[in-house]
Amino acid sequence: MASLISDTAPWKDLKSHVGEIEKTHLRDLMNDAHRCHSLMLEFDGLFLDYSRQCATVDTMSKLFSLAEAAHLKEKINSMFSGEHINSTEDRSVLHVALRAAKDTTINSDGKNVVPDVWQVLDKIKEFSDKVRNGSWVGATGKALTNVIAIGIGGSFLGPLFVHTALQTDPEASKTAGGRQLRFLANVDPVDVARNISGLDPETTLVVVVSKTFTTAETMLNARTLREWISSALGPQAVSKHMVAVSTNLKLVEKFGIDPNNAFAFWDWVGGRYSVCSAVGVLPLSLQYGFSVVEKFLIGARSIDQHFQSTPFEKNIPVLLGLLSVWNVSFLGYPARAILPYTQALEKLAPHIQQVSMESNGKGVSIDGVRLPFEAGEIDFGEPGTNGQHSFYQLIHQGRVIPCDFIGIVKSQQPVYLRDEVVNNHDELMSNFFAQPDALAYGKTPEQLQSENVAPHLVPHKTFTGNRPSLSILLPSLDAYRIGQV
Ligand SMILES: O=P(O)(O)OC[C@H]1O[C@](O)(CO)[C@@H](O)[C@@H]1O
Repeated sequence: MASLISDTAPWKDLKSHVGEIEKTHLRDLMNDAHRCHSLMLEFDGLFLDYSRQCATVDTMSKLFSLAEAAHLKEKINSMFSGEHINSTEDRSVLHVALRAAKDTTINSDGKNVVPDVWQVLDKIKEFSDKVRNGSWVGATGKALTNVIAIGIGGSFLGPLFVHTALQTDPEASKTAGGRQLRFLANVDPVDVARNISGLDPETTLVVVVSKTFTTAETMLNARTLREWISSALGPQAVSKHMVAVSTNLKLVEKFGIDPNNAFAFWDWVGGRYSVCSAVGVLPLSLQYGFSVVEKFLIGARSIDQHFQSTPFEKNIPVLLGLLSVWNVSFLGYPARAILPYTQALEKLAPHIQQVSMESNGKGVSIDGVRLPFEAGEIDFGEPGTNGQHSFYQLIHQGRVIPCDFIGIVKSQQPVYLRDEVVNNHDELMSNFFAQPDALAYGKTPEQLQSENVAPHLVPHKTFTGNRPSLSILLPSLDAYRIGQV
């Protein structure tokens, strides 16, 4: 029988370490300045502070031993080198190739896939430029200023997240000027009604996004909008008003979409990781222009390189992954709250819900052996401060929920009011992170304010509960360097 990670010595060592940590109050952990400083790091505009996790430096070193026992480094290398790590479907897992630089070589089944990726990216650039500059027009000669992207799951949540994040970005909102991008996912006809409300088929382009091109909800919505277009403009209008993104180009053609207007991706892209393929890049380029979307790809590439090559002690995705394992499988905290303090990241939690919960939390190991421990967290979240007036009470006063607070260095849309502390002040944020001691457990807002720390940036009440744990992840919103961790 295949062995389980829970049979290894590092797992057992961590198990016996739990009692020690449970005896330690977070206040005491926070009073150890050396520990706090060593549990913070920065990469490319992302600042990670995990000093409020219920973990010591010793815990972290035990988690690194666990990563070694799990052959994590070898597994990362196997993924980047195109080995078939998706063993159930016998496929490579290469979403990282979707944002690789043109001159990179990434092989799947002996073939470098990067030229194919760039062929599609170039085609998207050309097509979206034509639609945006009015050289591709609708059946009646009018410019197509509105896009409805039909798709569900990974063919919806990633693109919606990035769209929501870009909407108020100064550069992106300028390049989007006068254009609309909407997403139709639900099979409920109410979603159709909402999507077409106020739109004219003459000026609307529909993008059908489906990896398989068989998903029931998506195909019904595609047929509904095909009817909406052809009943208004005639069946011949479909070729000008409908395009597709899929790995199944045969079914695209069968549906009646010109294969020349189809944008391919590949079976080595998992649906939930497909935002950097044509799934996200096409609708987003139609809305914002390819050059804006390319910056998102470059940000994702940067975190990929960091993930691939940085030692685990400084590797943000690896650290967050190990802390998840620690919280869920050892400390027994089943949930994780994702709490971005910016409305621009409003759709981050639903995106991460799919990315994480469709992947992790299985009851069996990769070899089909039943797990004797819980795996994978239940993700939920809302932007602050809205969540504070909703479910934070349970977190303050009830069960322990590890919280990932996400702050921002610089707001997309700053507001400056004399004598007011608002959560976009660069200087306050720099002070906030320049003085970790000022974040010490249990300080009052007044104390923090006297130390020049914006009190409502410090959800201090969450530090006063029994054993809360949290990380603060600080993205530079200029580049949306989120990547798929
Ligand atoms: O892109 P498709 O093939 O329409 O699939 C949509 C979604 O359905 C799932 O396959 C399962 O629900 C997701 O993984 C995927 O993102």
